[in-house]
Amino acid sequence: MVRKTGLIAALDTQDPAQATAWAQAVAPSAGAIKLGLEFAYAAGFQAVADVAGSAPLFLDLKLHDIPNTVSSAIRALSYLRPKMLTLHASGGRAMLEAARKACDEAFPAHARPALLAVTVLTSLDDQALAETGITDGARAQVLRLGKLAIDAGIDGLVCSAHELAPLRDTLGDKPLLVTPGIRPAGSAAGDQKRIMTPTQARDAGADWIVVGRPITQAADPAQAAAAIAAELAA
Ligand SMILES: O=c1ccn([C@@H]2O[C@H](COP(=O)(O)O)[C@@H](O)[C@H]2O)c(=O)[nH]1
Repeated sequence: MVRKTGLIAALDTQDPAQATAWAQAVAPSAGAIKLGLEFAYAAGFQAVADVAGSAPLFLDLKLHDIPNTVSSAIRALSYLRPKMLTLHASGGRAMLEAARKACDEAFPAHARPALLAVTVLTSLDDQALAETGITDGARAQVLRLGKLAIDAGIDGLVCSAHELAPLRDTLGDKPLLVTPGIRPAGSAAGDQKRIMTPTQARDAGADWIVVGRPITQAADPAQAAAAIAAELAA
């Protein structure tokens, strides 16, 4: 299957003016912008709506609560019209099914966001994961949670690029697979542990890569985003 891997630019800041400037800088190169916890908590949801404007929005709120609360939250945020919305797969089947039902009811069919279940955060390696009680490694846990989420009606997964091949083997081509933890060659990993380059993630089967600091902390964010998009298209 020929897959076109897109770029989501993660605009992690507390400053609406900064987010707006970055959104404009990456617009020619990114298929979507990510706004998440830091920006929403600092600037508020009206600012999320303002910055997203006409840009497709990856709303990375990582919802994780009891089914009733997650459903209500989805209904409450539906006015933001995100293209993609995240929740934690570890919330369990009932939460995942409730989220899907809430989306079906709260959005018109043509505007329903893709629900993406976060499997294992890309900042966790096997050792850190073992401290949470999961002792058979990130790959096994991603596959377990990935199967659960897709079975519960979720559209796709957030995982590291390292799990793309086994997920495709197990779940096929249909689920959207979105990979943060992407680092262009030579850029600092920071707190990310399970990382790959844009080319490696594309070749492993990512639908979208999420890139934040390598773009936003670059001297020229527009150029950094353009270089990543060009690498994906090469
Ligand atoms: O497992 C996950 C889930 C979400 N993220 C988000 O992606 C970006 C990555 O930013 P970088 O600066 O490129 O590290 C960030 O907004 C995270 O909240 C993730 O990294 N890992």
